[in-house]
Amino acid sequence: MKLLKHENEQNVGDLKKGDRILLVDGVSVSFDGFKALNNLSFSINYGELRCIIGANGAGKSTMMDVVTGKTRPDEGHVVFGEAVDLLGLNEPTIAQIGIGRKFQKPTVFQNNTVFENLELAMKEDKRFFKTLFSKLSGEQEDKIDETLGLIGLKDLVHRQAGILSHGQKQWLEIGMLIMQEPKLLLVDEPVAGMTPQEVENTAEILTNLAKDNAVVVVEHDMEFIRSIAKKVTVLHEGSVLAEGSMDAIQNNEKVRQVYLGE
Ligand SMILES: Nc1ncnc2c1ncn2[C@@H]1O[C@H](COP(=O)(O)OP(=O)(O)OP(=O)(O)O)[C@@H](O)[C@H]1O
Repeated sequence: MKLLKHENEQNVGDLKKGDRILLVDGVSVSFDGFKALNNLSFSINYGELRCIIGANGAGKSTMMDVVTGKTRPDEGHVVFGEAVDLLGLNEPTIAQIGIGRKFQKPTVFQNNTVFENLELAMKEDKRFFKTLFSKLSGEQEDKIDETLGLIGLKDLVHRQAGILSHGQKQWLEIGMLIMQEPKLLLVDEPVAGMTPQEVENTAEILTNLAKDNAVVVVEHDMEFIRSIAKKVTVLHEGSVLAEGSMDAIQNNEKVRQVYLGE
């Protein structure tokens, strides 16, 4: 492994499609002696949309907690880009340097409009004078407009977020994440509770998003996974059980044994 950068040099740098953006290497996490993650290793490339599946308790949430700095592992390495050691950083810094996480339940500001929600989520320049005389720059307005297009909410830009459907709220929250300009997005069960049409739209949004980012989706809905997945990672008891195309996964003997009891 390359030498890791010092804390004051945290920058994932310019990534090209196919460059590795995340390495999880030999990570273990124990809770009272129980191994929630057990020597977990996998990597994600820039420009990739990866689906992670696994039964309840397989370690999916714990894996996301480790990558985002919420949980510290007992062992292992987690590297962002070529050389940023994520285990040396706290949660806000990890978010700041480009890892966004969307939890299952949407948490938009109900009394603000779609536009205002995106504006509030914008990666801001916190310098005093900028805040004091704050007015959106053309570039910031373009960013909001581009995001509205990506999440399909252009027609609802001035509506209050509180009246949006469940699916539209989820897309708005994805948009709020995009405003933070992440390079890697971790998305937890995005289609739970959505209508079939909303599921289809979500597949399109995440597929488009992965073109200029890397997106990791944790999901139980197999139809949805099949519709978006190029590569699937199956977790079982805190380790990778199998990895490959959806067809390869469904025909994998170990996966069939664990899931179907064959
Ligand atoms: N803070 C904790 N304290 C004790 N045990 C925990 C803690 N967090 C997770 N676990 C245990 O670790 C294991 C992995 O949990 P985790 O939530 O990562 O699984 P998951 O794959 O996300 O499951 P689900 O699909 O149900 O969300 C489970 O057995 C869980 O009970």
